[in-house]
Amino acid sequence: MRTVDEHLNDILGSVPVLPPLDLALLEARGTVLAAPVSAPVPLPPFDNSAMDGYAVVASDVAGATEADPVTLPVVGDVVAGDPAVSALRPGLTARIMTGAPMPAGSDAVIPVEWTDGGTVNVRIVRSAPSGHYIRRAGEDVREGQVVVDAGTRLRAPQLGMIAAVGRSRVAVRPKPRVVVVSTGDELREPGSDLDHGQIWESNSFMLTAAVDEAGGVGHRQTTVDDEPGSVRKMLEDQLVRADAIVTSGGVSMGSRDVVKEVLTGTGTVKFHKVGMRPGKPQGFGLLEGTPIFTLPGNPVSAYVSFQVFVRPALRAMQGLPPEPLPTVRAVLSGDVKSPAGLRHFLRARLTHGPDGYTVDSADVQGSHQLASLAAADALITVPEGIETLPAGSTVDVMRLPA
Ligand SMILES: Nc1nc2c(c(=O)[nH]1)N[C@H]1C(S)=C(S)[C@@H](COP(=O)(O)OP(=O)(O)OC[C@H]3O[C@@H](n4cnc5c(N)ncnc54)[C@H](O)[C@@H]3O)O[C@H]1N2
Ligand code: MOO
Repeated sequence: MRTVDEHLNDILGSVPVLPPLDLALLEARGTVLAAPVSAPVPLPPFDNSAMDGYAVVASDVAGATEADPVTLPVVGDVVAGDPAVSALRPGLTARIMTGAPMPAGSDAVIPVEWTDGGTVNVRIVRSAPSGHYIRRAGEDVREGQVVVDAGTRLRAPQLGMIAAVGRSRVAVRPKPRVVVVSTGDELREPGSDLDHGQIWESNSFMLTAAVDEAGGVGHRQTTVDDEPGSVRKMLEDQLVRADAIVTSGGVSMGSRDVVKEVLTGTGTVKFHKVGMRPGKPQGFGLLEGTPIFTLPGNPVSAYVSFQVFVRPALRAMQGLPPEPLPTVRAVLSGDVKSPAGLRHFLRARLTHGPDGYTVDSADVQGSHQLASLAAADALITVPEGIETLPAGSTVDVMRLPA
């Protein structure tokens, strides 16, 4: 038996980082930047107004009050994108809109609320210091500054930032295409009728969604029956299109554990008992350079194995740190028992209160009991060396993707 960490390190030592790809900005949504993006010009590129109002020479309005306003002639309008007034002499003003370039010679903006809004002459009732409501060139980004680092997942703010520095395409690590396939003669498609001994296939739906949640693109394949030829054919078909393959079922000790039978000794694939619950029987290796994860068939085992092994691997393939699910410390609301020598992942619910997080372990923890997973939002991690934890103990809890 190997430990969770040994199995994970073996996986992380083998999975390839995907080669970079040049994509148009919106195609790059959710991918990971492969080369840093920097600004070719400062942002803002020019001094501009932060308010709709009047560009002035601050000293002209120094004494303005409600009781003793200053009136200035308005020489024109400066709107964003149409700087009709490029310079101002003292004693004059121009209407200016938010984002419009400051006319040369002006050094403050009086918001329209401090005036009578005049278009020929304007009455100003408050003074402002030099620099008032001016957004300076380069105060957001300096010329040459890196605005998004390599290794950053491109979410909405990063895509906005990259567009704002004028880039239309970016070099990214693509989302891994992950083929997900279940094996088992007893499995039927949801929506079809069941005979005795059959169940509806659920793992591939769950794992395909989990791939997407981990930043990949999941492709669900039709379930394969427990025939070695069917499994071989499926692998031949899928290896050409997949960056990784995830199977479920057929890896333990049964007479029909066909995934194990077909893959043992193929490529670098090896099967192990891993010291964890759920998720003891695991297989992993490269087939023609493509990672294949053969997860156990019990639904909760398949899901937990995915989060513990496949998710970090998919992150590594995207050039991200292969870190675990976000983990918080929480206080156990009840006693917990754990098998000796195994890392135990318990389905649970987290609540946040004034004193931090509390975690409630689900009443049932069988690896076929999917309902308690569907109701969970977290997994308690109990380390290998611990067999009992009383209520009130503090534990590590992984938050499931929200
Ligand atoms: N003698 C032993 N038996 C078992 C051991 C063992 O060490 N010795 N390990 C147990 C553990 S732990 C697990 S986990 C399972 C893993 O078994 P397999 O990976 O071979 O999975 P199957 O036998 O194909 O299925 C197990 C179980 O899960 C259901 N299943 C499978 N695929 C799906 C699916 N896509 N959707 C829904 N449900 C699925 C299947 O019907 C079985 O009930 O082995 C234990 N046995
Ligand atoms: O993983 Mo089996 O993972 O303990 O049911």
